[in-house]
Amino acid sequence: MSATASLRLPPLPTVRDLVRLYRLRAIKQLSQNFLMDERITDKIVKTAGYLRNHYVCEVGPGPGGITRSIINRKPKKLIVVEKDNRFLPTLELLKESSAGHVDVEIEIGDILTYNFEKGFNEIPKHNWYEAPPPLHIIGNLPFSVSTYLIVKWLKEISLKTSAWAYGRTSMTLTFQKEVAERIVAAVADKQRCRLSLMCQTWCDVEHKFTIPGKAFVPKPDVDVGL
Ligand SMILES: C[S@@+](CC[C@H](N)C(=O)[O-])C[C@H]1O[C@@H](n2cnc3c(N)ncnc32)[C@H](O)[C@@H]1O
Repeated sequence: MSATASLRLPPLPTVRDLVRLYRLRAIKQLSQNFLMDERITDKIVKTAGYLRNHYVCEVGPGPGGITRSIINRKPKKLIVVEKDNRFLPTLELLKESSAGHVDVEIEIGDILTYNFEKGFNEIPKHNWYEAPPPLHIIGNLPFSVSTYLIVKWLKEISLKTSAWAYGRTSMTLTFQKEVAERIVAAVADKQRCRLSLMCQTWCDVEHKFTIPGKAFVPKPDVDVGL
């Protein structure tokens, strides 16, 4: 396909397809709550800022709702890291439809051990105090790993390694709403805790908006903060 042809992505699987293909009831342990509303996935991706010709890592793409919104913003390269290989066929389809427009790489594996310096080795390293590098991490994180993952990433930020070897790489992430509130809680706020201190020591944090639990399939018991 030539670079000027228009980008036509296949439709997202329907909720019915998801239930049939991925046995929704059986996969709670991987925190699989999917966003199937394009307006919400577009809003999440818009929050990440300018992506055209930039590099993006998406954590836990699942059936690819957020992935489609990212691809539509035409980054130079998108690496999706997904632990559950049942999503491979759906993600392969998205990769094929994006060929010639966006370089999509699918990594079936655990984000906790993902090597950013290998995946994004073509990005030039930026001085920490200069403008941030053209690399963004975006994810509707699995609740089962989100706090552990953020603490691991904070350590990497402090050491300027992994995704932060390139400079001040931005993250646009979802958390259980209460966790998002704790991350941004100011001094004297009743939600202020160790997590607030750790996150605010190493990052500029913002709670951009809340996504109601009912926007997810299946619906989690909690709302979600971005
Ligand atoms: C909350 S779902 C979000 C799916 C999709 N991004 C969406 O918004 O519809 C979390 C996704 O992360 C995946 N996942 C869970 N643990 C993971 C891990 N350690 N590394 C990579 N992906 C993981 C799950 O399989 C699932 O697809």
